[in-house]
Amino acid sequence: MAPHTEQLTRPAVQLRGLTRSFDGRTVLDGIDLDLPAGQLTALLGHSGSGKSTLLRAIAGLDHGVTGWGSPLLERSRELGGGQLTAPERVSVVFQDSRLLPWRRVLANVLLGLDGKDAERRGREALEEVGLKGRERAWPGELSGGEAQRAALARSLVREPELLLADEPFGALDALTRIRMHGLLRELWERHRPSVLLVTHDVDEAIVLADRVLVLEKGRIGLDLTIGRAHPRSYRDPLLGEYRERLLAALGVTEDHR
Ligand SMILES: Nc1ncnc2c1ncn2[C@@H]1O[C@H](COP(=O)(O)OP(=O)(O)OP(=O)(O)O)[C@@H](O)[C@H]1O
Repeated sequence: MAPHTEQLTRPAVQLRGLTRSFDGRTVLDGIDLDLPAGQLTALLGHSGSGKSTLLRAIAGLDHGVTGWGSPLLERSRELGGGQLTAPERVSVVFQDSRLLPWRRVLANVLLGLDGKDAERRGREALEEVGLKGRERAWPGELSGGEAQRAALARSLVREPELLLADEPFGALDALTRIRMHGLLRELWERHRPSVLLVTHDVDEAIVLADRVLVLEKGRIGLDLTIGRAHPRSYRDPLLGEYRERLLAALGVTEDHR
């Protein structure tokens, strides 16, 4: 799994004018978005602001959006009245692991891949996420955090150029979530995929991402570069300034805290 250094110079995702409505209600209103290759970008927004809708559209999972289609098949295509250019190899991670309960962990990771080389890479990916020795476990025997690790391994083994993650740690307890933040950042440093991380957790966004976007009223309202070196500490007072700006953009005032 070599780092995708060759992609560092061009945007991984270029989205222009994506619009998506449900029952006459506009959720995404002509979104423009560039994701530079090899960058970890977080997308914040209130519940219902359209974060998952945006991620699903980019992933090619939204059948209701005009121009729907898998980025695996078309690098550049019409989408929701606009245009999307995305890499060929895209992986998606969700809040729940979506492991198939009737397949063992390694078989889940290898789903759709075959050959000795795939198996070797699958085992390596499981080792990378800290699941060495659990290859033959059933998904039902894993904790929530372990299941998400397996889901990350399943993504990694496909060597994604773009990783779309929709609140991947949202269902985990606070301590596990912090450990998973460390793991995601580590995996990102090693493989450098472009990442779009959907989250409602301001601290998660600040600690992990190079750049944080806030989705509001169907548009990208704030686009904030987090200029702090990694690894970042949750206690770093300088991150407080970013937190304040993001909370203000989200309309969270002192009265709410
Ligand atoms: N398939 C659908 N049919 C009808 N409405 C939908 C559909 N999918 C999403 N919506 C609506 O679009 C809006 C945005 O939903 P979305 O799931 O993208 O929000 P979100 O920002 O990801 O929210 P959350 O943080 O709660 O997950 C919501 O009002 C939701 O009800």
